[in-house]
Amino acid sequence: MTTLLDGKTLSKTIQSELAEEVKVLKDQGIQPGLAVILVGDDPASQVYVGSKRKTCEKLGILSKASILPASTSQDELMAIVDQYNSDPEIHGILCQLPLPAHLDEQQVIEAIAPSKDVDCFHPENVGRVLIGMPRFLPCTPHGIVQLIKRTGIETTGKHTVILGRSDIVGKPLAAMMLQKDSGENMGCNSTVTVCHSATKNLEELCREADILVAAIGKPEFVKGHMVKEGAVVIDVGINRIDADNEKGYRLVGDVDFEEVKPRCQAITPVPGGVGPMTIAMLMYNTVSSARLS
Ligand SMILES: Nc1nc(=O)c2c([nH]1)NC[C@@H]1CN(c3ccc(C(=O)N[C@@H](CCC(=O)O)C(=O)O)cc3)C=[N+]21
Repeated sequence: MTTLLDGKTLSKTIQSELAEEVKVLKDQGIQPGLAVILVGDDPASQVYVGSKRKTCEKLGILSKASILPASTSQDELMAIVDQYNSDPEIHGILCQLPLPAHLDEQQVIEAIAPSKDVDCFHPENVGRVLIGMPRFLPCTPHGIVQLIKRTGIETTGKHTVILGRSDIVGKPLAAMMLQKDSGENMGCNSTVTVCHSATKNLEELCREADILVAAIGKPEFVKGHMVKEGAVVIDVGINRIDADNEKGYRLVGDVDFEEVKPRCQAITPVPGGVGPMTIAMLMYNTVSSARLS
């Protein structure tokens, strides 16, 4: 029997733990606050931002939002970041990516105060993760590690193969899976391989994985023959495919779920896997930032 790694249910458990912590902080006169910046009208981004705001409300976290037109200039955007940097009610700032093409993402990421960088995208915070001294952990990789560890899946000595070398998933997840496990730093003691578009023997490497993570944004790329019997498969893909339903689309992961599921020990569904965990860990970072303030 294959275990379904149910991110939707686990994210709710984590949310109720956080709601308790928010109460304790409020008794001390601190309400955690998150600012979300959205530029332009990408429909998927609007869904994510809406869901982040709803989750804040549920947990008692203050949320402020700046919803800006696609025509916003770099200077206007930088001014908004500055304003949240100096806002004492705000402990976390998230600027939804990707930004419209005329805007410089890296400049915005580096302008966010590292102490409020709940995405963990600022070079200082990325560097801290790499040396095993994190201030925050990046939301999607942290969600993945929580999902694995809280299910009781062993990571020590396991071969983790990651498909994708992005700055927001592949690279930081590699650092966390590789990190020595100190009991509290979310290190995993894994042996890590990262595959990408120039990797030569990608299918063979996948078949050697005890834990296989797909984060490449290619619908149903991982097929049954690429997965070892008994592997744990984590699907980070959230690809929108046109469909004849009321939404006009359906979500498909980077893994061919039907083909892969029977072969593995455990697998994440899409939707309801890594996505909801990402939002839960964003709330976790916002609460921990408020606690540190
Ligand atoms: N600064 C920044 N930080 C981010 O964390 C960030 C970002 N930019 N840009 C885009 C990606 C993507 N992302 C997701 C979060 C939740 C779901 C999620 O909850 N997905 C649901 C389905 C939602 C739906 O129906 O579309 C699920 O998988 O069950 C998905 C994707 C955060 N991102």
